[in-house]
Amino acid sequence: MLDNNGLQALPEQFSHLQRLKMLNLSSNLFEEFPAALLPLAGMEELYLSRNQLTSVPSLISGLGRLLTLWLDNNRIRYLPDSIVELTGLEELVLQGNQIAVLPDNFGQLSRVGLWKIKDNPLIQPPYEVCMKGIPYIAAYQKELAHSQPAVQPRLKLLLMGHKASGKTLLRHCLTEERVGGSQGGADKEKSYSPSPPPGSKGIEVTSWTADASRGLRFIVYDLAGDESYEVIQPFFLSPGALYVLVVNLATYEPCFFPTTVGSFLHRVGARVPHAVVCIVGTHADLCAERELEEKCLDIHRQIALQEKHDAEGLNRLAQVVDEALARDFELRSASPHAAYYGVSDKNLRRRKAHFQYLLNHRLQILSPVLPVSCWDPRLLQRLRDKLLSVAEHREIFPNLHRVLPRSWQVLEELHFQPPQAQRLWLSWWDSARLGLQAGLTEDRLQSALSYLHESGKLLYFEDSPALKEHVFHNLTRLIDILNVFFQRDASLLLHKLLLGTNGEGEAEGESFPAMALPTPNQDVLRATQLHHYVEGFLLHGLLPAHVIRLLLKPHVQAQQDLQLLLELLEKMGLCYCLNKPKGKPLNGSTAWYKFPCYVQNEVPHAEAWINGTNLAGQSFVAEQLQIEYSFPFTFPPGLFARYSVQINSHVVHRSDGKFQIFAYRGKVPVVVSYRPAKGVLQPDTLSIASHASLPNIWTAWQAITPLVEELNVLLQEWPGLHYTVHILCSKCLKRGSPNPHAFPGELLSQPRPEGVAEIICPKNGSERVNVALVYPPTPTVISPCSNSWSLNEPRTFNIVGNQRPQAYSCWKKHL
Ligand SMILES: Nc1nc2c(ncn2[C@@H]2O[C@H](COP(=O)(O)OP(=O)(O)OP(=O)(O)O)[C@@H](O)[C@H]2O)c(=O)[nH]1
Repeated sequence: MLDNNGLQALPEQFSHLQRLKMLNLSSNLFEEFPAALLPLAGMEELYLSRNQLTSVPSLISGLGRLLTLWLDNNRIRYLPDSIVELTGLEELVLQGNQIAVLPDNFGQLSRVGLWKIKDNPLIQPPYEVCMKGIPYIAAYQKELAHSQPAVQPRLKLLLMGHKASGKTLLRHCLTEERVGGSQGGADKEKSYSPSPPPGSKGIEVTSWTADASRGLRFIVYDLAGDESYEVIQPFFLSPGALYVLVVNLATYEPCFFPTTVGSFLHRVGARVPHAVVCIVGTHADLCAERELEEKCLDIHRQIALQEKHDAEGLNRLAQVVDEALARDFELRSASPHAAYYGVSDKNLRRRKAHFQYLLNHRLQILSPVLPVSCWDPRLLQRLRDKLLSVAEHREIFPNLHRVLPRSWQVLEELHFQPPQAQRLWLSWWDSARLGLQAGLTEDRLQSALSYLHESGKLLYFEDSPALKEHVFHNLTRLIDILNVFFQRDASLLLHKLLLGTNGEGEAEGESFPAMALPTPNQDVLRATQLHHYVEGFLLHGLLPAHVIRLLLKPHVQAQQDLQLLLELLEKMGLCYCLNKPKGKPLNGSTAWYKFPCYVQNEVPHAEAWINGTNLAGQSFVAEQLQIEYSFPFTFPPGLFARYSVQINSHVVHRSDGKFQIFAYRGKVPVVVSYRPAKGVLQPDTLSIASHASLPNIWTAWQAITPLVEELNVLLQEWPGLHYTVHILCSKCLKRGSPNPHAFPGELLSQPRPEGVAEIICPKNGSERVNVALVYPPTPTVISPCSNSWSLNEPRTFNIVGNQRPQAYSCWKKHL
């Protein structure tokens, strides 16, 4: 172990250490790969992480016994072709370098199980292929050998911002040039069709060829500002996009910064670390020159303050970890008052690495704030030019010019051509037929579809038994469908349902009373019934399948299509079926779906076993377990709703409230609670609790552990998010303490210390707590896949992904 020593070179004689099998030279100052290592043919594990290497010598292939090679966080631009000769490699870690192209025949490294490649400006294969693993890279390289390479510069552009900030008008002006150009300000009212009524448009996506000569196309996403869309917005925030945060300068006041700018930046940063953000101030025509200048300056100043505050906070937290690490583990475990009491060095280092990651991947906010008026062609043109220059900046979007096999590109184009373009989805076979036209045989289709899915062009769930037979290529229509669910406007929903019932008399499944020739009375009856459904939806998030079908007309017609769509919505974590046994049919009864983001009742309908807002009522026999997650900077929008769906496969007899879920895991009760922030001192928290009597406390652990792991998986979709996990002290909870002691959540992933029966809780005069109330019987999985690339990556539903920024974070772009 020679890590962390400031080494720049090794003596020549080092090569005499012929029996050396493992060497750790990480965190040193090597600028060149130490030549003295190359003759060490027996070497099995070599760690050169966090140095300053710029290249790897081709003689590395001489280390033929190498199983582990860690070269992450260097400055490597190229890998030698000979690296593929290291066929015994099981771990290859290359993240955080400058690698754009992988050598051919990468498939030879088929034994690599731990593969890390994020944070490289990859274009060949593109990142979406590389992150899927070696077999996908091999398939890509094979395909490229078959087919011509093609370059397709395309960038996803996301317009975000508060309601009525001017996103839609800006999109029209930028992409259609309706208002700008020769028309000028005088014709403005005539030249732009009025906005649709609020809440009726939702998220929209358009394609904009910004520079025909260079073939550069933006896929513009206009994310609705209304908060009802919060639960689906994160799906669209994907790495490699250009984020445009739109602020209405006419209404902006410094006190509105947190809601109109600050919170958006936090969200983007939490979801897409190191994202590129450009701030655009609209309504400049309504501001005096001085006012404009002051407001832009204020936004600029407050962004800097927010960034400084966040970075200082993270630095302080990292320092606490450093201090804990500086102490010996034994010492740390003997001081219950100290931070990270009992936490292992490994867990502390992991924590430290995360803080470092968060600090190194702050947002890339382009300044200054760009003021525009949608009626001023000059300002609009300036914005267009700016967006183009940012997109084409090699340092900012290095992989805009990714290389694809021509066959994959043709396959994509064919999916979007008539007649198939109009359909909501294609069967796998239909897609395979298109594949043949593109020159792809069936066995090569999978990798092409997988790439198109990963890059957000279409949805193809190769791992889902229910969905893998379908290719969801019509994303615009899918977004239209999502918009239907998130309108939250009773009259609009009712209107849709009434339209939908026309001709429903002969429809399959449950139907409404005799609709062939409705009498006025029947009309009233039908309207009343539908009104109840709408009320139930807006209050409890409940809808029966046949009403969902009415709502989705004309997008969805056949029962089978509806079924598929509901599967998709479940997969996205937007709803769950209340009464469908997993994987079994419903035997003719009506399926009811619950959309947790719509639940309005503050507290779940109390069940027999519980009569309060927590489990304290059981204190006479039970011990409580409660794991609490807190989110000091930002709480991911829609997280609680998504989590509510995610846990459904683990629980029974559930009852959902707006902020709480009561349920059972087998016979053991569990409570999941979300507590929104109350000012800066009390952050948002999400907790998972259960209880049992002490001898049987393992049952409570069994109840909550899968829920904890499920939350950990979900949180990986926000790799830039800072949150902490704690195990609340059972004794404090039992006493009803308003501020129970919190043991570090890291203990959940550590084995119970041997020979220790009790742990000290520093509150209430150093009380002793049974060790079984702090440590689970077997360690839980913190990051469920820390030793496998594919699972380690957060999951994202990336409706259209695109290029990744230069230093790209870990992501897995599918549901
Ligand atoms: N005077 C003026 N009005 C603008 C400008 N940009 C937008 N507007 C108006 O501001 C209102 C809101 O604009 P939208 O484009 O609908 O806002 P949005 O951000 O898409 O709103 P949501 O979809 O609710 O999030 C509309 O009436 C626009 O015509 C501008 O630069 N100047």
